[in-house]
Amino acid sequence: MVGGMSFHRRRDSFQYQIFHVLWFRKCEMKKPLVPPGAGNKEVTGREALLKLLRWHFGYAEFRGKQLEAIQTVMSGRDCFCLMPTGGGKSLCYQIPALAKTGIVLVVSPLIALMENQVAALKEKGIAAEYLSSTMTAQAKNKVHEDLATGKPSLRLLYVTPELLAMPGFLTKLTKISDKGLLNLIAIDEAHCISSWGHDFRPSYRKLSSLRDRLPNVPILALTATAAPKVQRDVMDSLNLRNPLVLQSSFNRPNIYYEVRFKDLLEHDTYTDLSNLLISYGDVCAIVYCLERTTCEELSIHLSKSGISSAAYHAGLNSKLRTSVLDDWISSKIQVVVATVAFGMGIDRKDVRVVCHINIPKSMEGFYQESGRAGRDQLPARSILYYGTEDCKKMKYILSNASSKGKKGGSSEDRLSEKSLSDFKLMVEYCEASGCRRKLILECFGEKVSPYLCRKSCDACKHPDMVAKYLGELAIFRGNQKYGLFSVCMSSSTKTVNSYSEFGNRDDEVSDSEDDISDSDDGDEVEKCLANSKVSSIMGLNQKLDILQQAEEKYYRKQDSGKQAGKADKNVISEALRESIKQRLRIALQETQLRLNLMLDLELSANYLENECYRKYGKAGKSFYYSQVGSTVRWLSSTEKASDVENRLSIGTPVNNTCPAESLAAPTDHKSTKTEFQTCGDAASPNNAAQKLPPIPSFSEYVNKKMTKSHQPRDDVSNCEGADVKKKARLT
Ligand SMILES: Nc1ncnc2c1ncn2[C@@H]1O[C@H](COP(=O)(O)OP(=O)(O)OP(=O)(O)O)[C@@H](O)[C@H]1O
Ligand SMILES: [Mg+2]
Repeated sequence: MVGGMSFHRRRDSFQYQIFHVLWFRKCEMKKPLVPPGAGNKEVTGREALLKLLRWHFGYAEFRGKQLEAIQTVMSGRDCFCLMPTGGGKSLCYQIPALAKTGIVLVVSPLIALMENQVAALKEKGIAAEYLSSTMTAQAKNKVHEDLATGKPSLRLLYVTPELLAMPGFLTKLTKISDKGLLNLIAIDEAHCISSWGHDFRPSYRKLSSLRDRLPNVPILALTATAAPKVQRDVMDSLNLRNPLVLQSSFNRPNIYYEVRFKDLLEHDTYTDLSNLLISYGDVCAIVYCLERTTCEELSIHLSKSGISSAAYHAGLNSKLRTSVLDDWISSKIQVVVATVAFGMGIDRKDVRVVCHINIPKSMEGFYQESGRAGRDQLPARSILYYGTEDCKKMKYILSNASSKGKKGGSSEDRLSEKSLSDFKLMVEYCEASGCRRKLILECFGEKVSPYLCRKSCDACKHPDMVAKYLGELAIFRGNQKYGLFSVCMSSSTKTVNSYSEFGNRDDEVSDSEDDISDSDDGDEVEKCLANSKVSSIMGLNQKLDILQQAEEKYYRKQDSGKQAGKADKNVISEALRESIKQRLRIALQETQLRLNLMLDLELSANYLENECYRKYGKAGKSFYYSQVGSTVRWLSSTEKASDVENRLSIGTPVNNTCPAESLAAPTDHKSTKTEFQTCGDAASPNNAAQKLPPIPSFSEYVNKKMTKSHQPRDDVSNCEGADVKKKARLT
């Protein structure tokens, strides 16, 4: 699966970079706003604009449709600019700000994004400012005073959508506009206005009044979200007048796309990732996780493996988040392990790897996040770790967030349908054997030539290997007859009690109020609960209700005997155990062939899984995973058939503990064997006639304990009873 991509810069690119540096130094030394000969009057011709580009930004040429966009808005016409992530949309409004006396207003959804851009512009000596709730009153006043003059010295002013909607502020803008000094309104990340988009922000809706209030100012909408429905929504909502729609291909040719199947990895996912990152050397990377706890855990794991990393999520205070961001931007740390809170506006050019540890919920989200790789146009890589459990979990989250609504009416059905069909595309991306690049682009309505990819995704570069993995995945799931997607999607509701976070992915955005512009919290939470047109129809309380009920259900099932309100995210679910058994079965099968053994695969896998579970079940998922990983490694490397046979045969019983009881009290490896023998003498996998004793899930255990707490204790009969239950399940 590894695509042998080199991250070394090409020679010509290196020279190009030096050229940039020299240009930049030159600009830094002089710093006048206008290049020689340009004067301070309006410049619209190609040559003059090019001069500005070179003078201020040090770039040799305009990229893609930048020049067209710039000239369009400078002529007073609206423009809708659809460019890929990292395509250079910012320059489409930054150059006009330099080319004409007056001001360009930029609406941006995130404070981090504004800060970032304003700092970069100031560094270049360009008069740019932003207004946000995080600024001191003094700093805000300074900007307001400048605006109140009616002839601002600023060239670019970044604001939040909420501020723009305030009547006082609009009045100031109208004054400036009346003097012909408001040249352009740029709506960055314009897809946020669409409730069909993956980043819907209700506050963006307020921008629809701009056209009425400032009818003579051209509007430039910019986004990397290509879904046609979103595009139409953006144009309608902003009342764009005969806009020139500039759509570049969304292809990111420098990104190599790869999917790694968690269920089939030789090691556990964390180890696989750390090995991968180590193999790339000291590269800059972002790892996206669904849950905050995963961020923390994984970051610790990476650090222990010698990779400098830090977690970033909305649960951290803003100071910590800023320091992580700063450390990463300044290369003090190599990897940020983040939730989607680490999102829009992160503009580090040399991100070489973007990894998703869990499947994202939509192609739009995936495209945006993976698109943070290789913004310098040099080779980069997107790696998505795909696992059956993750898939079921996401399906659960998406269906559950709207399940209550379904009873309520058709709009909620649409919500469910939309998020599930969005997610289905993501599952297809992971499970299809065809070109991944093609699939991404087709999702965005692009027609793709069969020669486009040029082996820059794993499916095109290693088709046989991908086909083999998909075959193994089908075996792993014990289902070759039906489509993989249907397996994954149909069984999701059965695994409810193994899920610990509901819609946390969205929640990340809502919680990070410091990241979000001065939006009212209620609005943003609403956005977070459902990204759909219907989301704005449903009341916030209703949605909170739905999530709360889902959560309660989870707690009830998962942890009915423990204190309410706290889920143990470490609990190893039955579903997980089943999937691990499958994984061990595959490993055993290979060992069997390699060493010419005769094994009962089913029982042997059950035995080994039990070994792992007994040892580390109580310690939690990570330990359990690592124990499974080391067992798989041992199976694949052991050279003697007798070693395997020895490990799979059983010792002598020494006590009468029931397996269920072992969950309540820690056991060691020795006592594990004992328990097998005690409960029906079924431990030996080589004895095909014997069945393993059941290991109930934690909730089963707790429930059983509660109902039987008044009965006389009879370990052996309990075990037998459970064994019968298991047999019944097996038949
Ligand atoms: N003409 C150009 N030549 C070289 N580099 C450029 C050019 N235009 C922009 N860039 C650089 O490309 C990078 C990405 O630009 P920018 O941040 O504007 O992308 P974007 O389209 O806004 O992406 P996103 O959708 O992720 O916000 C920036 O570092 C920018 O300086
Ligand atoms: Mg941008």
